[in-house]
Amino acid sequence: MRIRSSFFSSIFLLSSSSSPSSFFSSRFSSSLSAMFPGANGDLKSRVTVVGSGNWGSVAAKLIASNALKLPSFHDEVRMWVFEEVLPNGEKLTDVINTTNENVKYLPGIKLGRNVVADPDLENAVKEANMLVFVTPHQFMGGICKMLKGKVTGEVEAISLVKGMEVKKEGPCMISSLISKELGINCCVLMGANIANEIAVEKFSEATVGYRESREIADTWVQLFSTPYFMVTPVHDVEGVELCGTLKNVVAIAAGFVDGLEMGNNTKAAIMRIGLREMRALSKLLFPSVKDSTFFESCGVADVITTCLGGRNRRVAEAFAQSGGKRSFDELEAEMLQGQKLQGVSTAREVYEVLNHCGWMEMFPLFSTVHQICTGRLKPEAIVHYRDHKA
Ligand SMILES: NC(=O)c1ccc[n+]([C@@H]2O[C@H](COP(=O)([O-])OP(=O)(O)OC[C@H]3O[C@@H](n4cnc5c(N)ncnc54)[C@H](O)[C@@H]3O)[C@@H](O)[C@H]2O)c1
Ligand SMILES: O=P(O)(O)OC[C@H](O)CO
Repeated sequence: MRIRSSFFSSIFLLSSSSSPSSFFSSRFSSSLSAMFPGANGDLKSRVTVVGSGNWGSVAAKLIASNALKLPSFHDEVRMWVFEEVLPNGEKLTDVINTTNENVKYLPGIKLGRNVVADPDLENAVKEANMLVFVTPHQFMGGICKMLKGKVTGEVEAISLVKGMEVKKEGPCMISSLISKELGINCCVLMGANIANEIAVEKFSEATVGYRESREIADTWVQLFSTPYFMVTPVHDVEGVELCGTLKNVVAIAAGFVDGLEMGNNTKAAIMRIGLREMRALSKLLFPSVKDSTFFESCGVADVITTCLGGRNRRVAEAFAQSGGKRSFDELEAEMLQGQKLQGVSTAREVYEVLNHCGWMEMFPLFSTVHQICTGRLKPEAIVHYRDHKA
């Protein structure tokens, strides 16, 4: 395997752009409260979670536990549910509101009695001044269209969505899509966060990326943080979001390696090369992206967890085991029961960007992943990308 070096000669700095100590002091400061009161002069913030899949449900659980404890938030947390009818004929929303469990996407976990499922998107957001977006990225364009003109007043948003859109003008990160379509500021939260592990309260970290206001970032940190979920703010929204987005392509590559039983050294090489391509592409797209961001939970930690235990990895492993004969769509439907992969469509979106910008040769791993997913190359090509032209 030949490794290109043109972009990658600089050495990572060992510094972090944010300090856990500032997180701790702000998290436990009794004077800190949500700084953007709700509509009609309401001094307490109201939170709506837009999305109710595997991670969406865990996010609602985290937020709901904090909303009950923090005086600056209303107790009720609304969760928009893309309505579906379960095999027994019941509506998912009704079941969530009756059992307090998302029986389809997070079975066996109580969300908190203050979580109210709502199938009506407009109604779900209408009173909220803090919106948490957490759906598969392919649905965000449609959701923003439905919400356009419906979100008014001083509203802040955060995106937990790992993905991007590619438009004629180039790539559009989901936080930018939200900001542009809805006219609101949008932070991001990304990290090494396999939802099922956080659901059972195993310790993990996450990174909040913010653009301007550290105060607003601190409010999001406060809303998500628990003793088992430690959140650090970083002043680099694009870097954080691109880490969360691009690591899904690396996870697909790791799955191919597992499916072909290539071993741990090969997988480690894929993770290293993937991280390097993540950093290089992020900096080409947004020169302001900081090296230190790649050492936060959203960077190297998410690459590791997603390549060890994520859904993208698992389905890509099955794809490689089938010799590329079974399609990702078929495997996703069979293995994930309604949950959605992000890595295959992100690989295509990245490929479009590389093609458009003439950068293909600089990103052999990213371009090879897409070509394997589409059947143009065999899974084995994941370690032979010197042999073909992108
Ligand atoms: N699951 C995880 O461990 C995890 C962890 C961190 C980040 N994320 C990211 O969070 C985001 C959301 O993932 P998730 O795991 O919550 O979802 P998921 O894959 O578990 O579930 C799919 C969701 O999409 C909804 N849906 C289906 N069709 C739809 C449509 N037409 N319009 C709108 N919604 C539709 C379903 O109702 C369901 O809520 C993704 O970007 C993912 O990468 C996931
Ligand atoms: O299960 P995946 O592959 O969608 O990854 C889940 C999370 O993004 C890991 O942080």
